[in-house]
Amino acid sequence: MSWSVTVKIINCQKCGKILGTIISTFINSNVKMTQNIFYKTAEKYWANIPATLDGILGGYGHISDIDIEGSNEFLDKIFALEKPPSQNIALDCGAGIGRITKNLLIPRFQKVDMVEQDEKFVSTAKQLIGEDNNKLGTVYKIGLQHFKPQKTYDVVWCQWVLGHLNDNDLIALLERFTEALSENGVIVIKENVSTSEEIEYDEDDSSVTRPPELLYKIYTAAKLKVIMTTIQAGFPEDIYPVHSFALVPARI
Ligand SMILES: C[S@@+](CC[C@H](N)C(=O)[O-])C[C@H]1O[C@@H](n2cnc3c(N)ncnc32)[C@H](O)[C@@H]1O
Repeated sequence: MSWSVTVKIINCQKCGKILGTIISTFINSNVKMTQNIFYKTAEKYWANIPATLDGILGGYGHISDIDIEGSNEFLDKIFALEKPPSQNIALDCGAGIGRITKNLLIPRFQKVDMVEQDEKFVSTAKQLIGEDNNKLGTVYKIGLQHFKPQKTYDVVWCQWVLGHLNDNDLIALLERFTEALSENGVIVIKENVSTSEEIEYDEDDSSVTRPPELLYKIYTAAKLKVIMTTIQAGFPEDIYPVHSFALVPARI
């Protein structure tokens, strides 16, 4: 596999101060050592973040309600499809402190499983949801790049986490999810998107923000097609636009 990386330093146009960097990679990128650092840096970053709404949402805890409202509207449209998914079991990916599981998925599904790699977030999620809540299913404490679904899911929800995966691992994960979808199952991806044509790299939390065009290339590579998409309304102007995509296997 080839790895090609371009780093652009972004300077303030007035004072020349370095504002940040943009790293662009090719979809085929894969160098094991670089990628280990990419994943380890993210793990360390989240290990030092408090298990609170503000912590998990980078100081924007106050946007959680409007985010959940937008997600409910998106799910309403998915369940209004001619052949909607069942509402037996969902999977929350990069679940953090269980914000989405508790407020969006548990009210709609009989069971919700979670994948989250950070120990402290997992235990806070269990506390906040209530370990005795019989709708909380299996909690997998593992990185998504290693996660292999062990059951089928009606809805797989991935939000604000896929920027922590490199392109190849993301494609492979989406392929595993596709295999794990029950009849009429849907994968939902709700992520920041970059407004330039470049991938933007955040060296603090070690994540990338992809332009929509690259996301579409990744979906195609994973043999998925977009059946619905929307842009979250009502978010502050100083954050990235947040796009939701509903995906089903392209063969359907
Ligand atoms: C911005 S938070 C979002 C949490 C949750 N999705 C939400 O919207 O409330 C990102 C989460 O992804 C988790 N995460 C980061 N890299 C991950 C990986 N490789 N596999 C699984 N989870 C990861 C972090 O531990 C953190 O809980």
